[in-house]
Amino acid sequence: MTVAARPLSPLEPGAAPLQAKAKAADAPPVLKFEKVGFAYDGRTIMRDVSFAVGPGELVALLGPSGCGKTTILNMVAGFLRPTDGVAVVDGREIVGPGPDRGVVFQAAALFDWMTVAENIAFSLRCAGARKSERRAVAEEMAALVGLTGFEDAYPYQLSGGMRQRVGLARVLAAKPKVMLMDEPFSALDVQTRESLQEEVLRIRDRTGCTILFVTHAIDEAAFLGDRIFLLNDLKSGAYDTFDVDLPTPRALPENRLHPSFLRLRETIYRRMRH
Ligand SMILES: Nc1ncnc2c1ncn2[C@@H]1O[C@H](COP(=O)(O)OP(=O)(O)OP(=O)(O)O)[C@@H](O)[C@H]1O
Repeated sequence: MTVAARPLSPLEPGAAPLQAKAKAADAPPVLKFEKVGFAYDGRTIMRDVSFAVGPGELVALLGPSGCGKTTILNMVAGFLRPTDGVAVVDGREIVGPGPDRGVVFQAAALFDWMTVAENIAFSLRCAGARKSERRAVAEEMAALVGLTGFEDAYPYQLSGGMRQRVGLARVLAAKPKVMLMDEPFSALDVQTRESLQEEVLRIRDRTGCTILFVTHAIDEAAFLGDRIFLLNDLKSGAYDTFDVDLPTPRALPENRLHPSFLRLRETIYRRMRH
């Protein structure tokens, strides 16, 4: 195996560890890649990639454009099958999409003719749930993402950030065990993005969801991640692993100004440049 995971020692010995991290360390992994390789039309883009992600853990996938972040997400989602090796969720090989995994994309593709509540409860409607149940779940999820009062609005009446909240709530309504987030906030302004980042951590703590979060931004990875995988060279199966130790609960702007955060950001930046 050629995977070169390079765990960093905790940056701040006094920092309170996340509850999720302790749980993740004891429990069997929710997600596992075992020597996974992938090729598009015979062109290999990754080889021998192995990792494990524990329950409730948030792992940020960081790396240059084209390194294979979305491909990893697509294999976990079951949209793509590994060319080599095995991808596992909850102890079972991933052979296709399933309700245990939900994907939040860069732009929430909402149904414009449906209200917020109908959009959120769409998966329940497909599963044959009654109207009253759909409404109850939609209200619960709207509250979880800070959209209470907007259940009967239509997508055209919402801002970009609110639309993304609906997309998030729609995925959460299916109660997935794993959430896959592919640069979900990159198209949003800084303030909206930061408030949604805090929302993601709150949702993770409330639901216990395991999250793989793809981003180009070091700051976003360092604020959100329990661990960061820096995917520099997946063709040789090599990537760096960084443990993030920040005081909890994480909050902005305190965490962004914390010495641990600044040190980690610099370490990753230098490593990326290298
Ligand atoms: N459908 C496809 N057919 C052929 N090659 C593809 C396809 N999708 C992605 N690739 C190639 O595979 C490699 C990895 O792509 P991927 O989208 O996973 O990278 P990424 O790290 O998510 O990139 P970005 O940050 O730009 O979104 C790239 O070289 C890309 O050109």
